[in-house]
Amino acid sequence: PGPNRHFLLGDHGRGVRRRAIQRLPPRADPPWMAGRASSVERVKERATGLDKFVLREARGSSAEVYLYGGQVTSWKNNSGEQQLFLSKKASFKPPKAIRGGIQICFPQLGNHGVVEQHGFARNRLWSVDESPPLPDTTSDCHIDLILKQSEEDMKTWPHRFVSSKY
Ligand SMILES: O=P(O)(O)OC[C@H]1O[C@@H](O)[C@H](O)[C@@H](O)[C@@H]1O
Repeated sequence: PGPNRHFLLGDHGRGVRRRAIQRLPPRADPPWMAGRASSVERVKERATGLDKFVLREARGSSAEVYLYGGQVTSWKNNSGEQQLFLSKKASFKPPKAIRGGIQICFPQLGNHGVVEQHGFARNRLWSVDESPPLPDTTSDCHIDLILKQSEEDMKTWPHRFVSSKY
């Protein structure tokens, strides 16, 4: 046995059983990760004029989130495989909501309420939350967004709220 292996011997009445436990060293990052870092990049799309954040994690996964609607439109796993559906008909033209991805339907779903279909949160410009209530200390690959209610929205939906996501 190597330095990390320990054999436990014991008599359980039906002969001696032997169990090998291999104590693995702490999980190290694979060599291909060397030199790679997580990043959060703000991008203004030429085609649409919309601002989005592109988040890339050192292991290979990535995500894209738009300030418009606070909408996550892409999430790729470590192998670069897309995990979210985004319609080919997604127009990226406000005030139409982006069709697909992870959409925030707030403060209502469908037409069950007093504001536009699926609420206004998906049709508003969110902003970066510089002082989030729960700062993420576990990862440097994140972005906090916040939607603050406008005076205009207060007229049609007179309830105070703060909506944040990351
Ligand atoms: O086209 P929107 O406003 O993004 O809504 C998406 C879909 O939302 C569903 O709730 C409606 O039943 C559909 O008719 C609609 O197409």
